[in-house]
Formats: sequence, C-alpha cells, structure tokens
Amino acid sequence: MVRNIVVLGGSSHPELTESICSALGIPPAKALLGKFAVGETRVEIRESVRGKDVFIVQSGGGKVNDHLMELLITISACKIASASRITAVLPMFPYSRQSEVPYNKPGAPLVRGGASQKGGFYTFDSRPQTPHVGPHDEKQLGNGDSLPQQVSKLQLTNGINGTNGTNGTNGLTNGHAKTAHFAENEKSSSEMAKNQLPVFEPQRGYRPWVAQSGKLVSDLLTAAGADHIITMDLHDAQYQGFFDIPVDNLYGRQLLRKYIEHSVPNYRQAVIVSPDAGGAKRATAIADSLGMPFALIHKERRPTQFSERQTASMMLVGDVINKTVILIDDMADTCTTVTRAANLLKREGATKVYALVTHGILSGEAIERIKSSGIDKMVVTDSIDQSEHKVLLGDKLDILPVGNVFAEAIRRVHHGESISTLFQHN
Ligand SMILES: O=P(O)(O)OC[C@H]1O[C@@H](O)[C@H](O)[C@@H]1O
Repeated sequence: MVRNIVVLGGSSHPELTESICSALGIPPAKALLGKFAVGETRVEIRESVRGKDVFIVQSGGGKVNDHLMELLITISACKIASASRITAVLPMFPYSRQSEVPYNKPGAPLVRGGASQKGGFYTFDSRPQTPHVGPHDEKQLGNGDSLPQQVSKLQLTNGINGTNGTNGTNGLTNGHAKTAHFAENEKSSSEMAKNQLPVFEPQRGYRPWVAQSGKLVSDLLTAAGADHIITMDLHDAQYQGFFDIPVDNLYGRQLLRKYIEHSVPNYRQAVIVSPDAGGAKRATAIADSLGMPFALIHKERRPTQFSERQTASMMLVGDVINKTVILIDDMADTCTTVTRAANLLKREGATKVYALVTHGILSGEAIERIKSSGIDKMVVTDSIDQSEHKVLLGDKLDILPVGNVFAEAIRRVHHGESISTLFQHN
C-alpha cells in the first residue's frame, strides 16, 4: 500500500486502471467522465488531490481523439485542484507515429538545379514548383471565357455554389440564378474576380506538407500540466526528445520474451523475424537474449516509370524453411504489415507463424486480415483494451497483462527509485 498517491483512470481502459490499482493496493480515484449534450468532454474529479502525487492512466487506440482530450482536461483539472505532481501514464502513446515526416513524403525538397544536373548546385526550389498566382491561373480561368464565366469558375472553386451546400451570402442556388445575377451585376463581378483568392490546382507530382502532430501532442500534455510521462515501447524512442519533462519509456520485450520461453514449443529451433527494417533492433534484442536465429523482411519501395506512386515489394533475408517463426513488432494497427509478412513467411516454407506485438490496436479491417492470414497465433499486451478483440479472435489471440509493470513503475516514480533497474535482469 502506497500513501499520498492518487491513480485516476480515463475511459480508454478501466480494466487496466483496476489492475494497476490492485497491484498498488489502492482503489482508483473517483471521477466523473462523460460528455455534455453538445459533445464536449466533461470531467469532474470527485475527491481531493491537493498535495497528492497523481497518476492518470489513459491509453491510445479506440476513440483516440476523445481519449486524448479527456486526458488533457483531467490533467488540467488536477493541476488546478493543487495536485503536487501529475504523471500521465500512456501505455500506448497516441500520435507517436506522427513525430516525423515520412521519408517517402517530402515537404520542401532540396533538389539539384542549375545548368548541369549532374554536378549542379543544390537549391531549395520545389520540384515541381509550388503552385502560385500567375500564367497558370489565367489558363485555369480560360482566357476565352466571358467575365461571368470566369467569376463562376472562381466561385465554384471556392465553394460558393449550390452543389456543395455552401450557398454563400448572395443566395445563389443554381447555374441559371448565377447567370441572371451576373448579367445584372457585371461591374461588381469584375471587382469580385480581382479580389478572389487564386485557384489552387496542384500540379502533377506536387506533394503537400505532412503535419507532424507528435510535437503538438507533447506540447499539449505539458501545457495541460503534466510533470512526467510513463509509456511503453514508443514507436520511435527519440520521440522522448519532444518533451522537456521526464519520460519513462518502459519495455514490453520482457513480456514477449517470457511468452516465447513458456508458450512456444521448442522455441530455440524457431526463428525471430522483424517484418521491416525499422523494427530490426527491437526483434534482434529478443533474438539475442534468447540465443535464437534472426531473419528480416525487407520492404522495397520503388516509384514506377509511369506513376509517382510507390509500389512496395517484400523480400525475406534469412531462412525459415520448415521452421516456426515469431514475428516481432511494436504495434499492429491495420495489421497490413504483420499479415503480409506472415503470408510471405508461409510461402517461404515456415510451418507456423506467431505474431508478437506490444500494442494491439487492431483498427479497420485488422480482425478480418488476421483471420484470413497465415498468422496462427496473434499475441498482444493489454496496453490497449483487448476485450472486443478477444471476442472476435477467440483462441487465435493471446493477451499479456501489463498492469504489474505499470504499477511497479508508478511505485518507483512515486518513491524516487530507479526505473532502468526494473529491466536490467530481463
Ligand atoms: O501495418 P499496420 O498494422 O497498419 O501498422 C503497423 C506497422 O507500422 C509501423 O509504423 C509499425 O512499427 C508497424 O510495423
């Protein structure tokens, strides 16, 4: 039993909060979590947190945006209620995959320019160029069009028309009404045309900027009042650098490792496989600690000659013929990655495929994909609520509980003890 500590659970995963609290020997704090009729999140902390060390448990997955907003409001409520310290416990950290621009979606490319392309200088000019006002827009309007036709095109582009329901303030509802209106007001139309925003018509190959929401989410948590973060198996460990408060990133690998040792028959003859290069370090850490062989699936993305879209082909580096294979990854979201990998491994001669991932998000068509794939056993932790997934997948799904690991981390943070020693002998 620990004193002066409050553990509050968000609505994302009440069972996990219960299991953390039961390991700590305290009841979860009382709070009202709900929504107002308008849809805004409503939070009431129903016990005193003044001077207390508060831990708020809220995971990703499911209604991820609602859960994030609820967490932010709960943190803020505890801050204003004079909590001495607030730790956000995010077993699966939402938005942590949006910490960087994906390598195949460049923003402002640094490209070669100048007369000599080969040895030429580098420029920050976009290739192809960013669309801008100029000859392109004149062409877009159509130089042969009458002025009313030109204004009509501009208005259609800017959503002032009857088809998309935004009629604007002039009450135009269809093409006939527009023509009549313009005939009467040609002079004012001419002024409108001059004042309209330029038409944005992306050119072939132009790629828009990709939002890097991970940084925004880290800022929001800190701005709400979080003093500390506890999470597990961050997709990218460097994401911790977005915070200027302590982040404890717990490892799920000792749970996966114990599963292999206790539940995979003849596991030393099995092969650990990473489904992509990004997860190789994680998978090799497990393979090395168990003295098991390792193989890698390499995803090759090449633009085709006629299209800007990239096609990915998968190839196996290693031998899995007549072997049991254990795929290791940090998360399974749509399950495209693990199911494609499993199918490839079966084609390459694997006899049985286990997929072991820390975070079983299983969104979209993931369940159907798993059912119809070469995966024989899907193994996830309960960092995200798995109750629905269990009903749908039955014996095909094994769940590893993380409550004890988080409870021990909370206890250590509360007492100012080391977290890293928690993993030293695992
Ligand atoms: O293929 P899905 O399941 O949608 O996404 C999960 C994969 O996407 C990557 O970022 C993860 O590391 C994992 O390999």
